Amino acid sequence: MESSPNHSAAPKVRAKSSTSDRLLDLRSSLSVVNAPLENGDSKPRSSRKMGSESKLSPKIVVGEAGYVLEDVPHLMDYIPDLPTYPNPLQDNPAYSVVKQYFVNKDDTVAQKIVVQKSSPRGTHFRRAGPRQRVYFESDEVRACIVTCGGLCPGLNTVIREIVCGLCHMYGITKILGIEGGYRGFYARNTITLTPKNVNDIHKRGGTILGTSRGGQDTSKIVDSIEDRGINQVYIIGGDGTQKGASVIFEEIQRRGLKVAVVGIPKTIDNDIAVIDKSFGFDTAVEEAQRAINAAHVEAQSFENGIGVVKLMGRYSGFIAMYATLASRDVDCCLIPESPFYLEGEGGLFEYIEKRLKENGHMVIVVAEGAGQELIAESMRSIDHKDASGNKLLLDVGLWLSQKIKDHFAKLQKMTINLKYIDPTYMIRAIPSNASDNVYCTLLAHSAIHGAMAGYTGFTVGPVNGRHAYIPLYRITEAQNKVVITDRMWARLLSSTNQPSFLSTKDIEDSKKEIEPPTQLLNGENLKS
Ligand SMILES: Nc1ncnc2c1ncn2[C@@H]1O[C@H](COP(=O)(O)OP(=O)(O)OP(=O)(O)O)[C@@H](O)[C@H]1O
Ligand SMILES: O=P(O)(O)OC[C@H]1O[C@](O)(CO)[C@@H](O)[C@@H]1O
Ligand SMILES: [Mg+2]
Repeated sequence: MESSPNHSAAPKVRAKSSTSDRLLDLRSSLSVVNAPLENGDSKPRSSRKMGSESKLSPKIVVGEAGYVLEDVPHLMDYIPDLPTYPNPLQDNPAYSVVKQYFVNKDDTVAQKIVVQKSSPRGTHFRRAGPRQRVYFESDEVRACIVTCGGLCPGLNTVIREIVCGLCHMYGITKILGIEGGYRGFYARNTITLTPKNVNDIHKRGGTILGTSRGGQDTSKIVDSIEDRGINQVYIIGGDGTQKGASVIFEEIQRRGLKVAVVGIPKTIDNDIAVIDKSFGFDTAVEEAQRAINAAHVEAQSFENGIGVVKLMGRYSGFIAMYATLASRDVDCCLIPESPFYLEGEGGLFEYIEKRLKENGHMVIVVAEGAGQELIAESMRSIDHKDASGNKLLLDVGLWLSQKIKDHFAKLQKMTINLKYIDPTYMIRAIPSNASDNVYCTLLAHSAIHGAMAGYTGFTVGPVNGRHAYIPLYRITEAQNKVVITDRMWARLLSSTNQPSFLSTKDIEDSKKEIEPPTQLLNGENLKS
C-alpha cells in the first residue's frame, strides 16, 4: 500500500459560535433537559462517572410516559447554520430498491424491551441508518480509520467495510489508514485505503493498520487531524479506545472543527455495555471449541485425565461461559464474576475427585481473569499494569494446573494426567467468521451513515437487535459482566453440574449488587 504525505490542504470549517443551541429534531412534546440526577446527586452523570476524563454533558430528551432519549452530539450543536445536502444514496441503483430506505429522523431504539403495563417507556437511543439529508458533500470528505487496543477477529472486516461503504454508498474516495493506534496520528505516516487494496483483508486476522496500547497526546492527534484536513474519524477499539475517542471529540469540539468522531466498539471479551454483542465474540466462541475438543480428547484418552483450557476474558467470562455452553464436554467453567475456592467441602478439588470417580476424566475451562484474588493470596503478587493502565493478570491456567497436580500428588490416592492448553492468542488472531463478517458490515455502515448525518462523539451497535447511535459515555462508564444470578449462568451450572461455590449469603449479596441504581441505568444490557 502506498504511503501518503502527512499533510494535505483540505479546508477547515470552524464554528462561528460555540453555543449548544441546536434544537433537537424530535416531536414538540419532547423536551431537552440537563442530565437527570442520580440518587439526588447534583452532578451530571457523565462528568461524575468519567472523572476528569470527560467534561461532556449527556444530551437528554424527555417525552411522555417516562420516555427518555439519550441522544448523541451533532455537529450543529457547536457549528450552527451548517448546510445540508440530499443523501447521494437516493441515486444509488443498489439501494433504490429499498422501499423506505431512509430512517425517520425521530426513530429511536428502546433499551429495555421487556416491560409491564405500567412501566415507564424508559431509555432510548437514536436509531442508526441513512438520513435523507447529509452534512457532508462526498468530495469534501477526508476520512481516516484507526485501530487501538488488543486484537480481535473482525478488525480487518470493519476496516474493509468502512472503506467500501464510504466509497460505494457515498462516493467518498479520500480515506486514510492511521498506523499503529492513536500515536500513529502523529508518529507515523498514513496509508491510502481504497476498495481495491482492502478487498481481501477480511480473510486475514489482526489489523492491517497495526494497533497499540498506551498513552497518546490528544492535542497532537487533533493537530494531525486538522493538518491533514480530516473531517471523519473512525476509531475502532475497546473501552480504553472509546475513552480516548471521547477526549478527542471534546478537543475537536473545543476547536470548533467540522469533524465527525465515530467510535466502533471492539472487544473479544464482549464486555461492552449497552450493545447486544461485540464483533469477534462469536468467532472466539467458535474457535474455542477446537481447544476444548482437544482438551477433551486428551483427557478422555488417559486414566484420570484432566484437560484445562484457558480462554480470554480479563474482567468478564462471556467467552468461557458461551464456549462451555456450546461444547457440552466441559465439567467446570471458572470466570472472574464467580469467585471459587479450592480446598474443603464444596471446593474445586472435591468436585474434581468426584468427577474423576464418576467419569474417569474431566475438562475445565478457565477465563483468564478468574481466581485472581486466589492467586494473589498464594503468590506474592505485585500490581503490574500495561501501557494503557490495564491490570496485568497472573496466569490462572498455569497456576490452577499446578495446584491441581500438587493436590493429587499430596493425596496419593489417585494419579492424574493433566494437560493444559492456552489457545488465547491463537483465538484472537484469526479472521472473523461468517456471522461476525456480516455484523462488522452493519457496524461499519451504521457508523458511516451517522457521520454523514452530522452526528459525532458517538458509538454504534445493536441494542435489542436494532442498530443505534449511543453516547460514548454509555460505553465507557460501565463494563458488561456475566450476571451470576441470571438464567444463563444457571443454565451453565446445570449443564456442567459444577458447584456454584456460593453460599446463600453470597447469592443474596450478588443479587443486591446488580440492582440498577436508577431508572436511567435500568438497561437490559447494563450489568455493571
Ligand atoms: N481513559 C483514557 N483516556 C484516554 N485514552 C485512553 C484511556 N484509556 C485508554 N486510552 C487509550 O486507548 C488506547 C487503547 O486502550 P486499551 O489498551 O485499554 O485497549 P482497549 O481499547 O480497552 O481495548 P481492549 O479491549 O483490547 O482492552 C490506548 O492508546 C490508550 O492510551
Ligand atoms: O496481551 P494483550 O495485548 O495485553 O491483550 C490481552 C488482553 O486483551 C484482551 O483480549 C482484550 O482485548 C483481553 O481478553 C486480554 O486480557
Ligand atoms: Mg479495555
